Amino acid sequence: MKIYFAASIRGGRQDADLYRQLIAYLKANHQVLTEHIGDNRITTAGETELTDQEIRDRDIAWIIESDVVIAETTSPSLGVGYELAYAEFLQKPVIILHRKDVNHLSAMIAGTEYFDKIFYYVDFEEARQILDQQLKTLGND
Ligand SMILES: O=c1[nH]c(=O)n([C@H]2C[C@H](O)[C@@H](COP(=O)(O)O)O2)cc1CO
Repeated sequence: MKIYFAASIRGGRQDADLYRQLIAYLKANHQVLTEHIGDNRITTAGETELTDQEIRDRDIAWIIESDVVIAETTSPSLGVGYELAYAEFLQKPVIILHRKDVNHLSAMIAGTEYFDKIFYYVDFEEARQILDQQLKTLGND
C-alpha cells in the first residue's frame, strides 16, 4: 500500500526518532511517500530547499496518491490537522496514533465522526502492533 505518514515538523521535532522508527517499520511491507518526516536532519525550519507552496502542493498530490493516511498526532501540528481534514475531504482511510498521557488530542480531530480509527498507545511496540492489525484489515477490504 502507498502510505502518507503525517507527523509534526514545524509543530516540534521532539518525536522525530519515533517517526523514523515507525516509517522504517512501515517500509518493510509498504511504500511510504513521506519518508522525510522521519529524517532528524529536518528541524522545525522544515524542508528549507523547497518553498512552502512546493511543500504544500507536493504533499496534497501525495495524499491524493496514497491508499491510507497514518498520522502521529502527539505533537500538535497545524500541518497534520490540515492533512487530516484533506484526507477526510477525499474520503481516504485514516489511522491516527496518539500517545497516552501526553496531551489531549484536539476535539476537532477526536470529535470528527469520520476519524473512527484513533488509537492511544504507550510505545513503539504497541504502535507497531496497532499498525500491523489495521493495515492487514485495510489490505483485505
Ligand atoms: O517542511 C515541511 N514538509 C512537509 O512535508 N510538511 C507536511 C508533512 C507533515 O505531515 C506536516 C507537518 O506540519 P507542521 O510543519 O505544521 O508541523 O506538513 C510540513 C513542512 C513544514 O511545515
